[in-house]
Amino acid sequence: MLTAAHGGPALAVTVITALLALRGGLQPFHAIAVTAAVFTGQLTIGWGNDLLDLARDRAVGRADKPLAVGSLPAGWVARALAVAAVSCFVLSALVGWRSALVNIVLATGAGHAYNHGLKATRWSWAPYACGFGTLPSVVTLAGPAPGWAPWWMTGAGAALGVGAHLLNVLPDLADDERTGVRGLPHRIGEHRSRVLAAVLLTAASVLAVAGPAGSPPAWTWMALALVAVLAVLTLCARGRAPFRAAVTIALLDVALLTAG
Ligand SMILES: CC(C)=CCC/C(C)=C/CC/C(C)=C/COP(=O)(O)OP(=O)(O)O
Repeated sequence: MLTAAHGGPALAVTVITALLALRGGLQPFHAIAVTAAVFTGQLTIGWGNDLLDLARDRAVGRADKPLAVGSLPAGWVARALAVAAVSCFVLSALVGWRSALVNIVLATGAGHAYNHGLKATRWSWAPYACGFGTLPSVVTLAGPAPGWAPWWMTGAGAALGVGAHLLNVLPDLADDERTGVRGLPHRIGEHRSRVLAAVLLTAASVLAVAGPAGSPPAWTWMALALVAVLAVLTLCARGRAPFRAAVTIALLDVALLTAG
């Protein structure tokens, strides 16, 4: 079930949310509720994606998809998706309508817009920019003094999200072309996608270091150096490794974003 829910990325987004909530001064109840709300939203996106892509994934013989290989019944996934969706609504409501609206419409909603068609257009990057860009605000709007996250945090999140999208699609470029899925990475090609991803990921890190007021502490420069190494990995590695490097950069960025 976790594989069909795109468990790796879903857990990475959940950990990011939890860290943002911990450092954002949220009360434990609100921190747990907003993290669980984002997690359940992610589950609906992941399961919805594999249900919608079932015929396409079968056609290209995706061995990494339990639904496509038949080891997981579609009915189970549909029922789990419904439970996750209801849970997401209830948990989101617990932290207030502002955070709930941004999580359900802009963050989780962006994922479903991607699944329902944007992934096959030149706008495939937009749901990632929207989902990851608004994630910090889902947390800050659930905080003791509800408000939008600062612009540099939003910008860093959006840049990270688009970078992760470009990298995530790279290993599936050939399969997607065969089934008619042509998002931004398919249109600009593998090399330019890789370069653009590295640039965006590095830009996100720079924003996270330079954005907060005051001079950045010394450890953030070391983190930036590590980000540079990981960005190079996104240019040179193959398969899923670039996506994992991007997730690692995302976690490093959360440390940078929340340490100030
Ligand atoms: C809150 C937040 C951070 C929201 C994220 C928004 C967003 C656009 C999520 C999409 C996640 C997803 C299922 C990607 C893989 O699909 P795919 O069909 O491209 O790849 P696959 O063929 O490997 O399943």
